[in-house]
Amino acid sequence: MSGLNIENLQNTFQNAVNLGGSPGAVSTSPTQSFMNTLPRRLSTSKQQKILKPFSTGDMKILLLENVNQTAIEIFNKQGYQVEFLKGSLPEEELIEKIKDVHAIGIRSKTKLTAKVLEHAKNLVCIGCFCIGTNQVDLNFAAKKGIAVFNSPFSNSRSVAELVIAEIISLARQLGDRSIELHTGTWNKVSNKCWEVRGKTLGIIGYGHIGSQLSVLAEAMGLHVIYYDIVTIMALGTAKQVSTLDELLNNSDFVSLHVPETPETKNLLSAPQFAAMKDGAYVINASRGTVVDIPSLIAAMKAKKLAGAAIDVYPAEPRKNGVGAFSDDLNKWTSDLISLPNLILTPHIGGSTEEAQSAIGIEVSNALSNYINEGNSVGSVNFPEVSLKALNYDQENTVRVLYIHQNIPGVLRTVNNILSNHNIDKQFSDSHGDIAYLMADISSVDQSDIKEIYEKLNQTDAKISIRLLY
Ligand SMILES: NC(=O)C1=CN([C@@H]2O[C@H](COP(=O)(O)OP(=O)(O)OC[C@H]3O[C@@H](n4cnc5c(N)ncnc54)[C@H](O)[C@@H]3O)[C@@H](O)[C@H]2O)C=CC1
Ligand SMILES: O=C(O)CCC(=O)C(=O)O
Repeated sequence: MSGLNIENLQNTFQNAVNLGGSPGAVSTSPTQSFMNTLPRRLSTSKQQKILKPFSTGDMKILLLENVNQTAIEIFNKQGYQVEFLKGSLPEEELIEKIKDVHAIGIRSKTKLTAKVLEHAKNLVCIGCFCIGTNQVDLNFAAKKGIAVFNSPFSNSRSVAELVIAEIISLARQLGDRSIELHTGTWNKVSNKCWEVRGKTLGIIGYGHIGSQLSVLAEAMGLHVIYYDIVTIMALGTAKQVSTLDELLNNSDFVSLHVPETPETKNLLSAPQFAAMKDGAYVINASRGTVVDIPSLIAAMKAKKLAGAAIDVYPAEPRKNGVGAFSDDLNKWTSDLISLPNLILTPHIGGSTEEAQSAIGIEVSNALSNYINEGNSVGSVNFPEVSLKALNYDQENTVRVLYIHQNIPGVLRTVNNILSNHNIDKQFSDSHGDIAYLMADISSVDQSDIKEIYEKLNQTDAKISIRLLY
């Protein structure tokens, strides 16, 4: 590295990118400030080399929906420019903002549709600071060469604990007693209030959250049965049942923990409520599309259900505020809020300090790692590819990150371009129509970089290219 004129390299490279004009193509170079620290770093020869994207401060990250402070700190340490907003943005504003940024961090409310992503000319990656990724058009993002990351289990425990609280609260009508006393009414009753010990909890979706809930529920003396589309090892003495109806027929409490997919839309609707035990309870902390709310309202009014707890809704407000939850949002809201023994929470299943802090660290590290090193491990829409970090002994080495259509003959073409150099390492994988190649090539000088970039840029299958050095 020491033999290279970094300023020129940056300029040359920026020109290459400008010539290339490929969406998502990002020029990269060590920063001047970083280079100033080089002698000290070089003294430990095997230390990992920091491959900075852009020059300092060029990397723009937009964080929406009150993403945790831990993420901001990590991005700030990288030297990126961070813009932080508490709420999500309406589509038109989002389109304006996304034109300019290289990475965006969202939670569950921001809809990154094809229409929005179409304008994301510089976007390299998306961080969902949550579990669910249904708010992002994952296929479209992949086709544009944009990698999407999430946090697959950092808030699972928080959701499971909330559901445990709701099971007891529903069984004891705690929400109603609390509202009554807040308004001065003393209503000491035991009629239709139950212990949960010995009752049956039916869990639909026995993944990270469902299985965690299973363990906690058994510790309180509940019997657990579960239904899942795949066969999953039972924890404790829980039992998998083979049909949804079998679960519904036998459960006192039914809790949903499935992702939003076409198959889970209205998974519980009128026929499913009819199949449930009289006086059963329903809990939905998965996604708002999974339960047909008008049918739930009907089942509650008919006293088929003794109570329900809902954390998620088909439409949710973009930000906190009085009056945000109304018939304007979902037309049945007034009907819903009038029901007894109904716990309504504003999508807070994963909203604990512990979960948010852990998610902030996990997702911002995944994004930084992808931006700085090209490693896509953990991506939900992309081939998972990773190479060891470069170290300071590896002079004149360039890391090629080449995202391309998954069609025959591409690797031959790319390797022909790289073959004048020493290919130290190479890792390539595909995910549906998209493939991703990482290669570390050595014996590369400044003029070679520009040439490599230009040749790769002319390949037909190219989606985007980044070169890190
Ligand atoms: N309320 C909140 O704040 C939160 C909500 N969530 C929601 O909870 C969902 C579940 O989260 P995890 O447990 O981490 O997901 P997971 O992916 O670990 O588990 C989901 C399970 O559902 C099963 N499944 C999928 N389709 C199904 C179907 N049609 N019928 C039965 N089972 C089906 C899968 O096989 C899998 O075992 C997330 O996708 C997210 O939408 C997650 C975190 C917080
Ligand atoms: O905390 C959030 O905003 C979303 C939580 C959630 O639903 C998820 O993690 O999928």
